[in-house]
Amino acid sequence: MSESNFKSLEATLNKHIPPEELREVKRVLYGRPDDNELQFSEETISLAKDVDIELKGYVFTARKEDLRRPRIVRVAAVQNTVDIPTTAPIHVQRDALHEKISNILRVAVTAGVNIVCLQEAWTMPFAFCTREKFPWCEFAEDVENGPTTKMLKELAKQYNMVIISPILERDANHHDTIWNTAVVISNNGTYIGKHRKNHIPRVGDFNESTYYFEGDTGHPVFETQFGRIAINICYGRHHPQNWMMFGVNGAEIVFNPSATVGGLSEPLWGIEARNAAIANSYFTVAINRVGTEVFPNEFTSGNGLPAHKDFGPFYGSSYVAAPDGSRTPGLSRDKDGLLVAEMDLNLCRQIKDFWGFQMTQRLPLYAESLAKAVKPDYKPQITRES
Ligand SMILES: NC(=O)NCCC(=O)O
Repeated sequence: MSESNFKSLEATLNKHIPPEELREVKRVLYGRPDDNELQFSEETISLAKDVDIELKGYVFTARKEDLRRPRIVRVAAVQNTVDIPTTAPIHVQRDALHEKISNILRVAVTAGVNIVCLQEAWTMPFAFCTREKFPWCEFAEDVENGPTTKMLKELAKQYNMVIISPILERDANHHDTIWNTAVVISNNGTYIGKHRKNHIPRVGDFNESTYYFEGDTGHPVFETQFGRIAINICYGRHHPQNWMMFGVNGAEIVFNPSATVGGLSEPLWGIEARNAAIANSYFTVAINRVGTEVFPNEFTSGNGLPAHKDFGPFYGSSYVAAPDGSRTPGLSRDKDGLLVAEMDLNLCRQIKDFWGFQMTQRLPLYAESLAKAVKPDYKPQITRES
């Protein structure tokens, strides 16, 4: 099967597994059967058709409790292509993405979404593969009052929706430095705060350390009207400690806005955010771009192969995982999409009570061991046969 025929893992399973076995296959692979789809209104379905996006929705339930009311929220992930050529003026590229995302957010509000997260560096092509500074650094903007935050503040207020906006940040107060940052905008239209990407890749064509440094914002959790949220930006998903600290700080939903390509990370994709949901008893939302972005000048991948102008398609496949280990199917590998998950946040504490992963976590043991392991004179604890 050619890459272009492979729309999603689920589409292939649905096509080839006999119906009587499919339910069990889904239960084992996804932790739940396939009968919990969210129903959308005619208006939402028709708007999604108008803007030509895949629209999918799923429900995660929790046990009914005597003392706490259910805490139901609707959370969404947006995956999208960059359609304007990368040779167009910067403001034209950014305006086109502003328009595209505004249209998708209009679908989200009719779907009753409370919190939405966009993909990593959503206002620009993922140009860091080129290692060129210009014109790409021009995409960086102020997180509180830049054009993107201004536009989203208005939409957040109008739609009563928390918006997580991962952008390239320009910090004018600190020597015009650039950061890879997620901006959190409240449903009342104000800026709540930001988180800067903690782990910067130095792998394949992901040459991001050419542009910005490791984040200095720790592991902030943002208390919103709809729940406590955090953002683990892209490559940070390979670091269990990064996920863990958002849990230690009380996150109930951790978003993972990403930009990653099939040749590099696709086999890891379904595992990492899902495992983080299990290990930390919170929900995770893994979001990846779609499409192939072509750049004006050739660049090499430092692997002896010929220079090229793109680094392969981003494979989408955005999904949501729950603390009980279950997950939604992924969006497609190649199409713009909106994934909506309705979740009862009471599930987080219920799973903590059931599995006891936090109770048995032994953080003091690891704090002590790691404090020793990072010392220059540390000797690994290996016992050898005499
Ligand atoms: N954007 C980003 O950090 N990509 C790195 C590649 C990966 O983590 O799959």
